Amino acid sequence: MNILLLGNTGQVGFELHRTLSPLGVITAPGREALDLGSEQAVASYLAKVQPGLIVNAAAYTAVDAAEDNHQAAWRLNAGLPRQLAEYAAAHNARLVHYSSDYVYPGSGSQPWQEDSPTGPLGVYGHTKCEGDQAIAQSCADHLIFRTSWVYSARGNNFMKTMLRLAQSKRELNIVADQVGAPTPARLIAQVSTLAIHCQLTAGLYHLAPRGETSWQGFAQAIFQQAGCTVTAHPIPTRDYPTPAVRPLNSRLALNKLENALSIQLPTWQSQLALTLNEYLET
Ligand SMILES: NC(=O)C1=CN([C@@H]2O[C@H](COP(=O)(O)OP(=O)(O)OC[C@H]3O[C@@H](n4cnc5c(N)ncnc54)[C@H](OP(=O)(O)O)[C@@H]3O)[C@@H](O)[C@H]2O)C=CC1
Ligand SMILES: Cc1cn([C@H]2C[C@H](O)[C@@H](COP(=O)(O)OP(=O)(O)O[C@H]3O[C@@H](C)C(=O)[C@@H](O)[C@H]3O)O2)c(=O)[nH]c1=O
Repeated sequence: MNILLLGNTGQVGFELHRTLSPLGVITAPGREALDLGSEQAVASYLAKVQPGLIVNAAAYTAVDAAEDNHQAAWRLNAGLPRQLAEYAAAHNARLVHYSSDYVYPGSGSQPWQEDSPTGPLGVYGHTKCEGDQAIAQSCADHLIFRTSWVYSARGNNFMKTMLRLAQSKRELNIVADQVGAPTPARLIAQVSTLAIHCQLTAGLYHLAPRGETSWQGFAQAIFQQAGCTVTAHPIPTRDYPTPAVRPLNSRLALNKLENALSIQLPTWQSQLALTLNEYLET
């Protein structure tokens, strides 16, 4: 299989490069080889590579910066997925794409189902939502994995921010009223690869570990498992103002994916231990 992997320098893309390799020949252009911001460059690249499978792990993920950079966020998160879906539909290719809990409005306390109404609160969420809709409305054979709070031993993420802050601070204030599941990039790559291998039925699936926590709970677990003495004080979102509004409820129901693949997803705590060990060993 001729696989085109986009975003291979990112958290999820890096892990996908490893897990996808048994499935075929991977072409994974970096930013210097292919500027995904250019529709024309992407069209030429697709025509040259002629992939049978496109795995799109590229995105504009700077949530706060997106508020002031709508055009760049829109191109990566909405325009690019639409273009890839149009290519996939016209050339009988399969498209695998990633979405975010930030497409949901964050209200209530029940887990979101895949068919729950979306209602993004910021530019990042809006543009991700538009990308998902473009793919779903296309005739492309597609898989969209909607995940949350991604972190890994590499790249920019909350776990690494907390470990960095722990080196210079004894106390931190962390929001405790945003609830979700921290998801390692490696888990996303492993499950995506299984889904591709099993030819999972096309559609949208939530993909995250089992269980839930707040950012403050996540920070506490990071500090506890890493042996840091820093204290993470719980604060409400209103005491940590940010340019982009973030959803309070990011709980994702997982039964659709678990049933379709006949798997039980691991807990977020067990996944943190694995990811932290990997980070501390490198
Ligand atoms: N991070 C998170 O917490 C979450 C992420 N997701 C989704 O999961 C997917 C993967 O996210 P994640 O791995 O964290 O993303 P990262 O921010 O780690 O990686 C983004 C990737 O996109 C590439 N990219 C961005 N703009 C361009 C461009 N103009 N040209 C070429 N490449 C570009 C980056 O390249 P470069 O390295 O050169 O910048 C990088 O490889 C995304 O769809 C994201 O929306 C969903 C939920 C949570
Ligand atoms: C550093 C820090 C953050 N926070 C809060 C701010 C925010 O509400 C929360 C998480 O902050 P971050 O900016 O690291 O995370 P954020 O960029 O909002 O993460 C999101 O990224 C996008 C790409 C997604 O798709 C989402 O699933 C989610 O992972 O923690 C504190 O309360 N105290 C702190 O010291």
